[in-house]
Amino acid sequence: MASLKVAVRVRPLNKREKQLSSKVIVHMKGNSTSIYKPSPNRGDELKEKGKTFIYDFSYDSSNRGRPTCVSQEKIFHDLGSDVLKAAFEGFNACVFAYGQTGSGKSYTMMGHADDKGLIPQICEGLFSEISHRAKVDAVSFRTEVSYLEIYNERVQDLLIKKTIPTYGGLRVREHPRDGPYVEHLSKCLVQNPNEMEDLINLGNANRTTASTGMNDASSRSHGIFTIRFTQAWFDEEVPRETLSKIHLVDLAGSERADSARTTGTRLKEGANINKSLVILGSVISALAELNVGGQSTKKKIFIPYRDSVLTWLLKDSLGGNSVTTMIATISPADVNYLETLSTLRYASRAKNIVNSPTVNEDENVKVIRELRAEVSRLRGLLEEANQVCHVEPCSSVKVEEELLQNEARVLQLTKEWTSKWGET
Ligand SMILES: Nc1ncnc2c1ncn2[C@@H]1O[C@H](COP(=O)(O)OP(=O)(O)OP(=O)(O)O)[C@@H](O)[C@H]1O
Repeated sequence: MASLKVAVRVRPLNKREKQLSSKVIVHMKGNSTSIYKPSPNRGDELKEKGKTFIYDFSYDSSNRGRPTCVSQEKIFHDLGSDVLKAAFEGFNACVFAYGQTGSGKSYTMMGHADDKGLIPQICEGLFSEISHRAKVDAVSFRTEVSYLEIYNERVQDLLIKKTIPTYGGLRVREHPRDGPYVEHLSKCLVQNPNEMEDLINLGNANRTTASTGMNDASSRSHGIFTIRFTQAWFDEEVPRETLSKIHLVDLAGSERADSARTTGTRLKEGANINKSLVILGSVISALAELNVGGQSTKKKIFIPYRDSVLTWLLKDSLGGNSVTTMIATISPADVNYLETLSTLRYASRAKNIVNSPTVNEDENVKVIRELRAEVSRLRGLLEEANQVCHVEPCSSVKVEEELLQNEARVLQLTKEWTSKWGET
C-alpha cells in the first residue's frame, strides 16, 4: 500500500499580476502552505488568519532571486528520483500536474530547453542509470515511448506528424489484465537520450496550445507522456522480466471563462477541460472517501473512471497499481485567491488516496518459474519412489513422463524468451 504523494508549487508573479499590482497571498514554511484571503481594501496588510494545508512537499518558487527558491533540479531530486526508483524495481509510476491555467504545470513537467522540467530530467536519469547498470549487471533494457493528448475528449497521437488528422480520435479500449489502453497509439523504441529528446520535441510541437487571457502559450489539452520500461535478466539461470509503465501527465488548466477571456473555440475547449477536471475531482473524492481518516472503509463506493477519457486512461494511476505523485501548481497572487484555494483543497483531498503498487512480472517468465517449481516437485517424487521399492512401476513412469515434458517446455520457453531479448 502507498499513499498518493502530494506536492504544491507556487510560481513567481507574472506580468499580468504585476500590472494589476497584485499582492502575494501564499506563504510556505517547511511542508505547509498558507493562503490569506485578500482584504477588500487592497492597500491593507493581510491581517486575517490564513488557511493552512500540509502536504508532502510545499515548494516556494515565487522569488527566483532568493537562494531558497525551489529549482527544477530540486523537484527532480525529490519527486523524479522516486519515479526512477519505482521503474527499476518494476512498479508502475505516475506524476500528474494539476492547477489553474498559467500556474506552471507545463513549466514544472516539461520546462524549457535551458531549464528542464521533470519529464526531460526523468528521461535523462533513466538513460544514465541504464548505462551505469549495464556496466555492472548482466541486465537487458527496453524503453518505449508514447505521447498523446486528450483534446475535446478525443485522443490524438502526438508522435505522428499532424498531416493526417484523426478527427474521431483514437479509441480507448480495456484489456482484461493490463487495463485501459489506446488502440493504434504509436510506441517508439528509444535507444539513447538524443532519440528521447527528439520524440519529446516532436510531441510538444504537435500539442494543441493557444494564447488566452491567462497564458500566452496555454495547453488546451491534457498531455500524457508514457514510458514503458522493461528489464530482463537471469537470476541463477531463471529468466526474470519486469515491466514498468510511467505516466507523466501535464493536465490542461482549469479556467474561468471571464479571466481567461475565452470565446468560440477557446470557450468550447475550456468547457471540455473543466468538465474532465471536475470528473477527475469526483474520482479523487470517491477514492479519498474509500480511505477516510487513514482507515479503508468497507463501504461500496462507485468510482466514475469511465466518465472521462482522462480518468479512464489514468485508472491504474489513481487508486490502483502505481506509485503516484500529484503536483498542484498555484499562482501567488490575490487576484487568483478562489482558484488557488480550490486547487489547495483538491490537493488536500488527493492526499487520502491509497494505491496498491505491485511488481509487474512478465507472464511467460511467470509460467517458466512455475514450471521449474513443478519440475523440482516431480524430481522429488521420483527420488522418493526409487527409494521405496513397493511403488507401482507404472506410476513412476507417468511421473517421469510428466517431468520430461515439463523440462522440455521450460527449455523451449527459455529459448524463446532469450531469443526475443537477443533481437531487442
Ligand atoms: N516556477 C516558475 N518559475 C518561473 N516561471 C514560471 C514558473 N512556473 C511557471 N512559470 C512561467 O509562467 C508561465 C505559465 O506557465 P505554464 O505555461 O507552465 O502554465 P500552465 O499551468 O501549464 O498553463 P496552461 O494550463 O494554460 O497550459 C510560463 O511563461 C512559465 O515559464
